[in-house]
Amino acid sequence: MDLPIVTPISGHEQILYTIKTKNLSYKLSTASYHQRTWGAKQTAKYILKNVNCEAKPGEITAIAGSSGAGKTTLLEILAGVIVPSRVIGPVTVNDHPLNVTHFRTVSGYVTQDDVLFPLLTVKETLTYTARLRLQGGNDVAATRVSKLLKELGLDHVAGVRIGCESCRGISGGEKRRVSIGVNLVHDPAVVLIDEPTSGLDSTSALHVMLLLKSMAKNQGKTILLSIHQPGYRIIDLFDKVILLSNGICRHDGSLHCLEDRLKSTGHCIPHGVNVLEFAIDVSDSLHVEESNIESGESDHDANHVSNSSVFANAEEKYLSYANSLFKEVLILTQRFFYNIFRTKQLFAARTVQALVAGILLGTIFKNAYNNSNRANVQSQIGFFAFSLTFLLSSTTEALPIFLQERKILIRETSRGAYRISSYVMANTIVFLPFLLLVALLYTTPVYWLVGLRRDINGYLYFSLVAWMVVLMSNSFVGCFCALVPNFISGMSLIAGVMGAFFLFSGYFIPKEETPKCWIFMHYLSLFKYPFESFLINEFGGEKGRGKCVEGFQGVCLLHGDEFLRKLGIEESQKWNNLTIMLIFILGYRVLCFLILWYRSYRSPS
Ligand SMILES: Nc1ncnc2c1ncn2[C@@H]1O[C@H](COP(=O)(O)OP(=O)(O)OP(=O)(O)O)[C@@H](O)[C@H]1O
Repeated sequence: MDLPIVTPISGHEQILYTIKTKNLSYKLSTASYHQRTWGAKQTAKYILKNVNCEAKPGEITAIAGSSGAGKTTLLEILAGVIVPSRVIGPVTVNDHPLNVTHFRTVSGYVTQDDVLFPLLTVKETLTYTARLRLQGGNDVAATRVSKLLKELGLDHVAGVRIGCESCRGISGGEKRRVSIGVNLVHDPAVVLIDEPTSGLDSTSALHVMLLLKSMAKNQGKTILLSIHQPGYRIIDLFDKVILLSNGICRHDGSLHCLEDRLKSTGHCIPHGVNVLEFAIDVSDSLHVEESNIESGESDHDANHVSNSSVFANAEEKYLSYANSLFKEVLILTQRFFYNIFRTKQLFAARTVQALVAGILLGTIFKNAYNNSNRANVQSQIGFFAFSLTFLLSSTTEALPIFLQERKILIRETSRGAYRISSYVMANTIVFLPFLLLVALLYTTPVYWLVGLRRDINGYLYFSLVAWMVVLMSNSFVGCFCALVPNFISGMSLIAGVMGAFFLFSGYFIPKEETPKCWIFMHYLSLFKYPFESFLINEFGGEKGRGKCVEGFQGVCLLHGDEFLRKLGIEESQKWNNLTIMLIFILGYRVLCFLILWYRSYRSPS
């Protein structure tokens, strides 16, 4: 078979990597894979047991086995997704213990599910990745992308959006190839792919496999892939097969050797079934070799020694990113902007919802201000409280989008594509104007319709507080989103904490009556500070002071300043509250950064 010509992009000398495991085991406690049952004894289940294997540069090593055999788990360990501290037995790279952080940057790992931005086109997806991962600016990125599009046979869909369940885009097979492309952009020396041919027709599957073979042969890349239904033409391209069955390695060697072993154990390979398919079916009957590392190792020994020294040098180098922080922020801001702008449900829903809510609430609370001098305070306070509920809870709509993006973010940052701080900054830059627009769409009609203080400063302050509120809420949701495992737990947690914030804000239970053990919630409440700010804006200052307030807790005809004093609110807090809100916004963003940092570098699985 003719292999496509693949040349290295950067022209630099590729470092060659040999990956080995020795008696590698990985176990999970029953509690991790079964639902916890009261009284049930907790035991451990081995997902992988004493696996010895080796993947060499210039070769395609296939991990084969039936469903559930442990292929993905082995790949995740080798890719540094499952960190070595959770594994028994060493994983070495060029005879050195696996340095996860470094190894993730020199390898590409394509997972079984294609996690891509649905609203970007194929070309945009590859271009943003290339701009983030390659040095040399847009021209280098564009050249790399057009080459990859050609090599992966994606030229004809370059301008088509990836798509998702609700928005039709490219086919499943094309998505698979885009996922492979995304992980090949930076020309990694080691490529690990979970089921590269799943979803592909036989021609496309062969095309992708030929490309991988060519990369191994011409560039000395180490290629490891998992497969469970290999075709005839594809298995010919494998240099080596690791056969797994129930987490045990039954074979690590060439296909030829595997065929000999099958025959020597009395198996007869049926006509029309290839040797690997058959071996997967009968893998349980193959005895485990003492050492499943194939002979011929000595041929590579010299290679290993020289590779080891090159690797050691590479390890010493400080981990560097392709772009400066500023450039990363620029690229990520652009990508994030397109994603938000094209997410019609989010963009349109947020803006229309804010405007409609502003107009409706404005008409509903129109009587909150009876006449020029008397405020129906119960009604006004109700309006402020409701406004805050609306503004704070409306940001949870972004939760599924955040969660989807988190997967991509962790994949990219854990493999050294860019800094997490750049992502947090880019996210903030896009949300600042977008949420300002949302806040203004709400406050402009509602402020004047309800008849709050009729002066421009009052309106501007009210809008500023509303903007801070949506920013706080956005940062809060982003932070929880970084933390929670899924949408349902995210929603429940956010709803629960928001409820507690509302309860202890001072609106339902005065601060003095709040139980001591809950007083911290009063100060942490996202409602408390904007709520007080709204009240100060309305009843404080020269204009508020002259205002009569009636109908609050049975007290009639208080002046604005007396009223605030009665509630224990200092007018001087007007700007301090804004500072506190700013601290909340920054605090949640820093917390979000730390959680994402932990997830990306310490525990990407
Ligand atoms: N985090 C986990 N929690 C529960 N079970 C797990 C976990 N990780 C792996 N397993 C179990 O370990 C076994 C091996 O899983 P793995 O995904 O590695 O198999 P696989 O060979 O890749 O299967 P497939 O070809 O179907 O993808 C399975 O029985 C799986 O249910």
